[in-house]
Amino acid sequence: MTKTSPALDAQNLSKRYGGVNGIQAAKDVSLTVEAGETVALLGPSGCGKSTVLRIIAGLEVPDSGAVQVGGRDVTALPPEARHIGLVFQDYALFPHLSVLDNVAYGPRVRGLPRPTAAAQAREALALVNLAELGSRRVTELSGGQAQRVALARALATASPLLLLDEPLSNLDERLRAELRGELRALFARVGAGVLLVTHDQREALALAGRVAVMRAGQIVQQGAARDVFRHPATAWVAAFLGHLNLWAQPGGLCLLVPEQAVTVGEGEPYPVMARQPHDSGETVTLAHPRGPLTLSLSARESLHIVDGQVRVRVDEGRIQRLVDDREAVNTPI
Ligand SMILES: Nc1ncnc2c1ncn2[C@@H]1O[C@H](COP(=O)(O)OP(=O)(O)OP(=O)(O)O)[C@@H](O)[C@H]1O
Repeated sequence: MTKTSPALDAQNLSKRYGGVNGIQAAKDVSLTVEAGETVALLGPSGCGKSTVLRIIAGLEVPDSGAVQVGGRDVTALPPEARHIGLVFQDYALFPHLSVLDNVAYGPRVRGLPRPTAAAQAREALALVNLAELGSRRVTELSGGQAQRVALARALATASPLLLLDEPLSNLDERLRAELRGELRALFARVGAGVLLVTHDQREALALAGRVAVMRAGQIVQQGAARDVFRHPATAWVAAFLGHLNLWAQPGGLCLLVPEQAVTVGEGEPYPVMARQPHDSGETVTLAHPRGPLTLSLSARESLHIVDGQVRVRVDEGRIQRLVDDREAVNTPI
């Protein structure tokens, strides 16, 4: 049986802006996305995520590297010939066109007759639950609806690869949560490969099966989202992914106490040094002899705070020893 080509195979992409003394925005970035798979490219602001996406889309010329989409080498092709569905933050809808015409635009540009393009657009609008809004002007939509139209426009191209740059960034928290759920189901249904750029770890974990973590132009770790979160390669990755307990050690090392290493309500009592309520409970920091131990407790677990102390058992076997690279370069070199 022949293996189907990956939706995306990007090899050794490098890009420097502004000559030899400029910024190395991407360095030797290699990424694959299989058909039907969602991969999140995750990293702090300025680490080069958008640059990589723009190179893949053909909007930026790399200094070196190659891009294949669905088994086809598109490195030398202009964006419109790459057959990629794009949803960019600033990839605005055409204000003078109706919702349906916006979505039908891609199929029309590909040369499909108007009725066929409209039929594809209707199908894509149905996928994002906007079937009834086809005749609206895009200026008459809410933020969430406009975001879904942009998504439908990408889906209507029936591309093997969808690129999404911070697709939920302009929305409020409630809509983000709602669309996150919808997107996951949608991605599973359409079968395209999806590469999603985000600086939000929760979004990456909620949407993607696999993540690639970028720092200063380079991918520093990639793998199954769950594995990367549970076993970060270094202290910097752990801190970026939101792990709260990293105890610096001599010799450039660091101990990571993951959440699953801590059992609340059993073991020794430790004094609470600080507490901060949050929407579903509270965050407490305990004076553990090995180092300060910060825990996010649910409302129910908060009942374990007794006389300013909490009993916890730390499973030593689950503590991970990592290289402490948190002080290393933060800006692209
Ligand atoms: N056209 C450009 N000319 C010069 N420098 C640029 C250009 N575009 C991006 N950069 C720089 O390249 C680096 C990577 O930028 P990029 O936009 O790819 O990062 P990012 O991870 O997508 O950031 P964000 O999450 O803030 O969008 C940054 O230091 C940025 O200032």
